[in-house]
Amino acid sequence: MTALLEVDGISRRFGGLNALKDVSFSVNKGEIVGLIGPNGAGKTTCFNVVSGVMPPTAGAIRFKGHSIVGKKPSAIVSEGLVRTFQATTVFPDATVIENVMRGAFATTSVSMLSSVFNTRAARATLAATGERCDVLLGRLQLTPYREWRAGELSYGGQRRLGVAIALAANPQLLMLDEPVAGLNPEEAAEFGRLIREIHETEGVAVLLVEHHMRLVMGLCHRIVVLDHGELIAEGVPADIRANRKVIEAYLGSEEVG
Ligand SMILES: Nc1ncnc2c1ncn2[C@@H]1O[C@H](COP(=O)(O)OP(=O)(O)OP(=O)(O)O)[C@@H](O)[C@H]1O
Repeated sequence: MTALLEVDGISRRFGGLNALKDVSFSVNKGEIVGLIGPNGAGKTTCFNVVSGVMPPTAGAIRFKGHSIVGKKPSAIVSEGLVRTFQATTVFPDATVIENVMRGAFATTSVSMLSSVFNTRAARATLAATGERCDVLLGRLQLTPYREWRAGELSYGGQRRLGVAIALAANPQLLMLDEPVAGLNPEEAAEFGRLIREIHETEGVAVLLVEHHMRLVMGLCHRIVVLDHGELIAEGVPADIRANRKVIEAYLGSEEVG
């Protein structure tokens, strides 16, 4: 398998705190990888560093073989690495389809859009993008809500819209930050099915931060475990579930399995 994302010895300090210490892992093409760990383990920091929200204090990050350290988040999106956020990031007053279209043009500047959309070729591109966005609405079960204001969607609907917006940028690696947080068990299970379907139909690799262990264990091909900023285990779900270090890290906080 070819590594799409290579995280190579990254560290991140906040003052005297080592939020990440020499963490290395990779995500291969077509893989679903889980990033787990107890509260404060460094998962969000790792996501922020990989997606360019903040630089690492040390270490290298390569996407498709090229360094992305120091690149702006929008440049990283253009390369094909797109993330969702824990909080819903929709524009509440725009319609659902407008939100997804914004995702498709997330890295295109307004001046470029206005000059480009006056040509016939550009209008064809716009039409094709609209069709693609409608396909994504279908994949995320949002077609009936196409013309709703995004703010009118249920919480679960807004989480699905966040994924549709991210997919509209045509990522090769989709990073999902706690996608089922706040959903009830049925909604969480349904969301898991959707992620699996999207992974198959879109051929996209997925890096998933999630506390919902059943979802992580059922969905991920491989799991990376952080504790106190350090990578303590990496392996297939069955191995992670039985790993003593992982069980000890979770003791008293959550159950693995
Ligand atoms: N901007 C920041 N400034 C200072 N400390 C921070 C900052 N962001 C995170 N930290 C600290 O870094 C450590 C790792 O936090 P992080 O949010 O990455 O963990 P996490 O695994 O995502 O936790 P959770 O599961 O609770 O979201 C924690 O001790 C946290 O308090």
